[in-house]
Amino acid sequence: MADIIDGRAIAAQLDEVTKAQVDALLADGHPAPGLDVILVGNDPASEVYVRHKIRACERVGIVSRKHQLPADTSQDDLLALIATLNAKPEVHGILCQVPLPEQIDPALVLGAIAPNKDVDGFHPVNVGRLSTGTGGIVPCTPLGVMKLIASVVDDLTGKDVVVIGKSNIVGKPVANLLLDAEATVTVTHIYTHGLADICRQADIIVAAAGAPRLVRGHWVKDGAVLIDVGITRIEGEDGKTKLVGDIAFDEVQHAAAVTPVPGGVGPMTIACLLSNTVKAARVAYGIDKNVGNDFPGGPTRPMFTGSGSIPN
Ligand SMILES: Nc1nc2c(c(=O)[nH]1)N[C@@H](CN(C=O)c1ccc(C(=O)N[C@@H](CCC(=O)O)C(=O)O)cc1)CN2
Repeated sequence: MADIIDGRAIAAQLDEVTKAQVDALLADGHPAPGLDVILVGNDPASEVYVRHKIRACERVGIVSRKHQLPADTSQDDLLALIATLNAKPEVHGILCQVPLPEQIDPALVLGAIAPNKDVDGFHPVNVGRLSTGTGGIVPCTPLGVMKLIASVVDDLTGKDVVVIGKSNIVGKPVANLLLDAEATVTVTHIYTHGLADICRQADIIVAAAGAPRLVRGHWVKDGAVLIDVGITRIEGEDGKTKLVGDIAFDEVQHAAAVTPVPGGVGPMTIACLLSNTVKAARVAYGIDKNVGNDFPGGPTRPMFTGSGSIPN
C-alpha cells in the first residue's frame, strides 16, 4: 500500500516555522511582514485561493492587504497599483492572482512587480536566477513540490524524475529545482510520444499537466514516488463537484508514496507563499542577504534586490 504524503500536515509544520520567524522579527522590533494580494475580477476559484491566502497570513502574523479590482480594470490601472505597492516599504510581498482577465497581459503585469517583492517568483529576474541556479525567489508550488519530495526521499542524486507539464508556473521551475538537486530530469507533456513508457522508468513522477487521471496505474513502476499537482473540478456520479488530480489515485497502491488531491500540493503552495513573504521581509530588513532554501540543492546565492545590476 502506498504511503499518502500528507500535504496539509507538512504545510502546517512549515507554517509553525514561518510563525516563529515572524514572532522573532516582532521581538527584535521589526514591523510584521506585509503581503499585498491583488485579485482582478470574480473568478470563483481565484476568490477561494485568495481567501485562503489572507486567512493563512492571519494565522502566522503576516499583515495582508487585499486589492480587489473589477473585471474590466485596465492594464494601466493595474500597473499603476503595482508601481505604488513597489514603492511602499511596508509591502514586502506582492502577488497578482492568475488567471487575469483577457484585456491584461500577464507577462507585462507579473514583470512589473519588483523582483525582491515578487513572492510568487514569476518575475523574469527570479525565473532567470532559478534557471541559472543563482538564487532568487522560488515559485510557491514548485517549492512545495520539492518539500513534499524531501519528506520521503533523502537524496535526489541520480534519481530518474519525470515531470509531466511544461508550464512556466510549475513544470519548468520544478525541472530546474530537480536538476539543481542532481536528479536526472525528463520534462514531458501531453503530446509526448510514449509517455506511459517514459513514466514507467521513473523513480519519481511530478504530474502537472492539468489532465485528470492521466497517469494510470500501469504507468507507474513499483516503489515510485508520485507528486500530483493537478487539480480539476469534475462532477461525480452523485452529481456533486469533486476534485481530481492528474494521477489515478486508486490505481497506484504499488507506488511507495503519493500525494492526494485535495490535501497534497495545494496546501503547500500557500505555506510556501507565507514562507517566501517572510524571507523577502528578512532580506528587506537586512537580516539575510539571500532568500536561501531548505531542500537538497536549494540555491543559496544572494537575492537580486531589484536595484542596480544583477549580482554575479
Ligand atoms: N499568483 C498566483 N496565482 C495562482 C497560483 C499561484 O501560486 N500564484 N497558483 C494557482 C492557484 N493557487 C494559488 O494561488 C492554489 C491552488 C490550490 C490550492 C489548494 O490549497 N488547493 C486545495 C483544494 C482547494 C479547492 O480548490 O477547493 C488542495 O489541493 O488541497 C491553493 C492555492 C493558480 N493561480
